[in-house]
Amino acid sequence: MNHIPVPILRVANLSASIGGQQVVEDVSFEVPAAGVTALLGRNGVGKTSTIKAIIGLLSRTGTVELDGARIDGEHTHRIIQRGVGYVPEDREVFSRLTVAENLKLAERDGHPQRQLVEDLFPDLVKRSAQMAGTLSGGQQQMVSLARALLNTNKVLLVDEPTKGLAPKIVQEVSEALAEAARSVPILLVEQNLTVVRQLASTVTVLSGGKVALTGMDAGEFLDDTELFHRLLGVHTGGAPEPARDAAGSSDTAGQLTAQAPEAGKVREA
Ligand SMILES: Nc1ncnc2c1ncn2[C@@H]1O[C@H](COP(=O)(O)OP(=O)(O)OP(=O)(O)O)[C@@H](O)[C@H]1O
Repeated sequence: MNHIPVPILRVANLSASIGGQQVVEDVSFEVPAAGVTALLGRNGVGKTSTIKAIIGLLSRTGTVELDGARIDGEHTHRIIQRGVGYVPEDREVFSRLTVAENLKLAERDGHPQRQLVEDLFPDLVKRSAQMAGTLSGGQQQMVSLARALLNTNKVLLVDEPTKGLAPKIVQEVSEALAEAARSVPILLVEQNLTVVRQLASTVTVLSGGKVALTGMDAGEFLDDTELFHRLLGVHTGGAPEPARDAAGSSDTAGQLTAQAPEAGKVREA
């Protein structure tokens, strides 16, 4: 008999609005208890809003279960305490505090995983006395990731960790996430498809605030050129297979476009 693992996060019929406009519409998907699940979609389809709705930063309807227990009625701080690590899109380091102070503030319990963080981010150890506001974007991203990894989480929600970073730093962040994913399941919003290919085991794709496809093997999705184009629409630069070609040299290769979402057009899910 096949053993079907319980998902660590189960999102069902999640809807959320901002200023009266519905930005997340009846979204349902699951995050397996291991590996990286990529949440994909064109700009503005509602990926960040979905993550914010999951952790209660947007008021929402629907259900969210963490490890089988409902968390959708709880406040954000309680959801985080229960083991949902959150690495926001804009990093949100305390710029007037040092690296060490930023990390210290993030410790939720008496058993911070300092060794793991020091092993993953040796540069931060060297820079522990530096003001976080004076760090580069990539270094700030490391601080943001390190803060989440200090705590023992059941799942990590990571929103566009490589946004605006130079290719070399993108690779470093990707490697740190790969290492982190060995011990904690990750829901990853990521525009860089090279990183998605490196990290993700499954994908969920949003289109116009709704789920267009969910639970598909990441490699199969990225290799399905027709499906991939239809749902994401990428800069091809004339290349026939953008996802595979994106594994190359340029930081912008394989980035998702800023085209308007095609709400209701594609409904694979
Ligand atoms: N504070 C806000 N006020 C008004 N509209 C907002 C706000 N935040 C997000 N939106 C709108 O909600 C929709 C979904 O935005 P969201 O940031 O969730 O999309 P996204 O898929 O994460 O986009 P991107 O890939 O560009 O980061 C967009 O139309 C956006 O303009």
